[in-house]
Amino acid sequence: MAVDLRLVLPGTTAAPLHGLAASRAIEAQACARAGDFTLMLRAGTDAARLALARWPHARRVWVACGPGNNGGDGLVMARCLHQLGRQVTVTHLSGRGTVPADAQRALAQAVQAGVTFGDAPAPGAVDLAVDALLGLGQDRPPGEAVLALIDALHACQAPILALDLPTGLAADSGQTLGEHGVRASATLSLLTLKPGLFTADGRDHAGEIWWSTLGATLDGAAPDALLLGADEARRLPPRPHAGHKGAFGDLWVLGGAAGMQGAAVLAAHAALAAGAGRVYLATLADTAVHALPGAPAALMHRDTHALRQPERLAAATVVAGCGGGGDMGAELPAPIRHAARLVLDADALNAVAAEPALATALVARGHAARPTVLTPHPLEAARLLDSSTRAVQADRLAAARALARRFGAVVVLKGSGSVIATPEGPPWINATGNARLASAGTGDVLAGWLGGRWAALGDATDAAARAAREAVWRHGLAADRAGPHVLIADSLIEAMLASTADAA
Ligand SMILES: NC(=O)C1=CN([C@@H]2O[C@H](COP(=O)(O)OP(=O)(O)OC[C@H]3O[C@@H](n4cnc5c(N)ncnc54)[C@H](O)[C@@H]3O)[C@@H](O)[C@H]2O)[C@@H](O)CC1
Ligand SMILES: Nc1ncnc2c1ncn2[C@@H]1O[C@H](COP(=O)(O)OP(=O)(O)O)[C@@H](O)[C@H]1O
Ligand SMILES: [K+]
Repeated sequence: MAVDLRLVLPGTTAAPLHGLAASRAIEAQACARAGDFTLMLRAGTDAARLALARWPHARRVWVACGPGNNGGDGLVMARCLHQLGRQVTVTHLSGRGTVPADAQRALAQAVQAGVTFGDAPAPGAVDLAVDALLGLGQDRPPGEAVLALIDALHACQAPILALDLPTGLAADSGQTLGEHGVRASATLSLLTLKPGLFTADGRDHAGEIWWSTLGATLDGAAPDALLLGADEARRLPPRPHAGHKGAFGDLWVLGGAAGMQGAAVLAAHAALAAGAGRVYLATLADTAVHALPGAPAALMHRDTHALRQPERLAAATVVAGCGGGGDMGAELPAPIRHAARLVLDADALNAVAAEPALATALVARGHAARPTVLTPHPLEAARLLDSSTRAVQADRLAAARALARRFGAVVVLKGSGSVIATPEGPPWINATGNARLASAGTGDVLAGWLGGRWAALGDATDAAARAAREAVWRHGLAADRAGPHVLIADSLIEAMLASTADAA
């Protein structure tokens, strides 16, 4: 039965993401509705359809099947392709326990249809390899036999299609479970889309991401996260025709210590490009701002004393931390207490992590319902959580949520599959962006752009989270549209600006 097969990544559509427990709940409900074996038949059939559509010239197909129902999906797929005249070989790994009933039925049907069973093929002997080893049932790092088949899949020198999850990848977190896992060309996620496909190691292991709901409805469980799509990210109000610079907010960039002024200039430039009405640069160094290379002409310079005045701060958006250095902490108490809108990045986050009084003030700010956005990369998040980068990366969704709750803030945990978390509700995972952004200064651009968008939105409902979603999404979009090499921070601002031409 043909059902609802769609490409998710690369793509621009928002989607609900369900982790292991929610996927199991939806699976139980869908199985009860559809009847035994029906879902597996749909899964295997859709996998075969995808293989034929995506690799129409693949004649020789190897399907590596594991001992559970993921293997069952592979067996149904193998039978379908065999019946359509493809030259199919299956390697079936029997596990420690008994093969589940659905997978046994799929095995019996494949045998009866005359599918060939055998060992892993020699390199170059197939046109398409299928990873149906393990899916949702992975509860430990791949064992020796599975690892040998993972190696054989990679050795095939053919595209690899993973069913449901690339073997070795955790559904909830996107962490690899052991030494290594399958690095697929494409993954067909079944029934639900799993968050782990989109963040941490997920993107490198999943490749293109396809999705079949297997004809089921997803009302069985609330989503654990949401994939950020274009519609949601672009949903910003148009600038009123009669708007003037005073209507789009005053923004202060606080940072730029000696030797690090470039970071503050980048953030200020990005804030102007994102639509802030007036941008001031309060540098921690003495250099006149117009002497700084690349500083936009519209930028205004103030010393940091101006940022200690509550009345100035009461209407201002402050982006603090870009190139702030070790003196950052001394400048933060007033903005934390009084700024209407506050973005903390880089050295401002490090100061909060290092100085308990600042952390206490930030928590109090959250209790007072003054909005804040924190934009840590994983190491900065680890410092704030008093944990390690490894622990943060092991569960990025949980780390972002923990910070959001602790500080009553919107948190952007940066990196592959940036996570945007708020104290309540499911976090978002960004679908755009790539390692072209992995170069110095791109984080300063993100913080500045986010602040600029937020300043222009002012006190609109949910403005902090909306600005964060738009900034993160557009930042990644610019990288997705860039050439094959690194995108340096200066060009990133221009690319983000250019991308607004085709969006509201
Ligand atoms: N039950 C159903 O109706 C459906 C099942 N589906 C498929 O079924 C999968 C889940 O099936 P299962 O729950 O049987 O789980 P899996 O097939 O993912 O794996 C379970 C089996 O693998 C073994 N195992 C787990 N971790 C291992 C490791 N690290 N090394 C070696 N062996 C390991 C377990 O002991 C068990 O035998 C989904 O991912 C999906 O592909 C979907 O087609 C939807 C419908
Ligand atoms: N591999 C990647 N995939 C997607 N985005 C990335 C990747 N590497 C870096 N980025 C993005 O680039 C930016 C880098 O920010 P950061 O680490 O703070 O650097 P800096 O402070 O030097 O500007 C973040 O927005 C991050 O999400
Ligand atoms: K798999």
